[in-house]
Amino acid sequence: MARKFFVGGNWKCNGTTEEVKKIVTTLNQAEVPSHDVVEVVVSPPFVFLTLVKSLLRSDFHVAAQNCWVRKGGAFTGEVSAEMLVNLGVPWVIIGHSERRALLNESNEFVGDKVAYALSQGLKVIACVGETLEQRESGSTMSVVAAQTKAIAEKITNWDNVVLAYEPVWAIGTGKVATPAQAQEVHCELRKWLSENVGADIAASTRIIYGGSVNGANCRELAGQPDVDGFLVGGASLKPEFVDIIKSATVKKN
Ligand SMILES: O=C(CO)COP(=O)(O)O
Repeated sequence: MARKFFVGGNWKCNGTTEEVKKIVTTLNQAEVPSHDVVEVVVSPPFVFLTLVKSLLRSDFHVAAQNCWVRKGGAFTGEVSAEMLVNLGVPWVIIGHSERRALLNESNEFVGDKVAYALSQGLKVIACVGETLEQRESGSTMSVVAAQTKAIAEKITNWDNVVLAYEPVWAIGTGKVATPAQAQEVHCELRKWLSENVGADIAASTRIIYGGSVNGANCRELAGQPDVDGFLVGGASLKPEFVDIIKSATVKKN
């Protein structure tokens, strides 16, 4: 099954109303490949979700950067999956390494979150990735497999899941994984899915790369057979995000 190229922009904890409007204007004016070729999702902080959704072109969609693990209630400061559905937010990013590291989100907690968000009808960008120390000790694959397993154990339907491989050492560092490094892990992850979840799911699930992707390095990464798109941080706040979206055309050549 063909995997449609996917480009996500994770704005993280950035932006003012004016800056957000400016980014949306740039995106709205951009000429990009059609929705048949590339799926584009931008993820502003919670407080700007409705604004961005109301202004953004209709062929692009929005994602939240997190949601609560279960039904809402007495959980001060949290935002529930039901609320996102109520606002018409179709996507949510779950398990970003910044939350895993800074907020102590465990593999199991991330798996529970993915399952709950899917059960409420959200589509999920689920993030996995190893630290530099883990890569240097040769445990990259066992780390990302354990993170993926904790999700796989909690869900049966992968139709609404995009898996984002984001090596922690490449996030916000300017140290992008080489195309070969990204391809190696994506290929291994697909193999893991094939052996542990199912061949069809492995063939149809998009595995996107994140970590210092920019307008200059995106095309070579996009050329790798198992790289199905990107999750972009810093560069998604800049006009070069449009060039990253356009790298989807590499797949057609
Ligand atoms: O964490 C990321 C996307 O979720 C990647 O961030 P950078 O593109 O800024 O490295």
